[in-house]
Amino acid sequence: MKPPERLRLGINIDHVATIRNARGGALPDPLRAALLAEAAGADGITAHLREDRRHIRDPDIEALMAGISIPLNFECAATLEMQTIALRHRPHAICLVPEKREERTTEGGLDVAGDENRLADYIAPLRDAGCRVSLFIGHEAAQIDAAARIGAAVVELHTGRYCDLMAAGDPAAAAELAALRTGAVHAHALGMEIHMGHGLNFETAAVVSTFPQVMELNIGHFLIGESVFRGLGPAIEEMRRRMDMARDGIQQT
Ligand SMILES: CC(=O)[C@@H](O)[C@H](O)COP(=O)(O)O
Ligand SMILES: NCC(=O)COP(=O)(O)O
Repeated sequence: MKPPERLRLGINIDHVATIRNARGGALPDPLRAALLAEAAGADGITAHLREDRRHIRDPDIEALMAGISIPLNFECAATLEMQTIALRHRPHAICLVPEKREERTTEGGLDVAGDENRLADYIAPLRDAGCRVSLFIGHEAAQIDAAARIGAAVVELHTGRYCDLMAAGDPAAAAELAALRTGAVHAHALGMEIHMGHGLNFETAAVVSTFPQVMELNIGHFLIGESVFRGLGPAIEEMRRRMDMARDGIQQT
């Protein structure tokens, strides 16, 4: 395959809103975080409007659409309510994610294979509105095949299990990483763009940056936490540096 292009970094600002909502006021402002991310070299902003509005809320999406100059990746569940909101705003990208009210965070990937006909109908108007449709899925071939069949432009492979295994020092991380790699190769062969995200930190992001098929990483929780210690701009710049170093490594081999 041809040398990989520069890897894009999308910054997820959901957990700035989590901190804001803990006190019920207006601060910290997710738009301010998004503008800082933009200034620090982010290629895009990701925001997940959950059905229960536990972090990002509807006015945040309005403010981001009006305020940022880089693309917005709007994450949402595949519900009629979210489709209406997405079509009203027409963000650059819409990433469909599975959601369970009782989960603490996004637990698995979207079951595209088990909901193929409905999702095909669901994404058609989003695509027709000019939005790039992305599906947040696991690395299983059946899910990747189904995503390709319904015409998704992008799949974002869920890195959460890999990151959890790495954090626990579990040797099963190697097999999970290999499965992510196989998934990326498979999705690329089917003509889709590959993104990765969930739970990434400096170390795990550098590892998946070496996959030449991967074009974008979306990272939030770790960077918002890290910004407490070093500031959001420096945390993003350090992530960018580590991703570029890892990517340069493959170009030199
Ligand atoms: C889909 C995804 O990985 C992100 O949206 C991430 O989940 C942040 O939101 P939560 O922490 O609410 O899951
Ligand atoms: N789609 C993944 C994402 O946006 C960021 O997830 P996380 O880094 O907050 O776990």
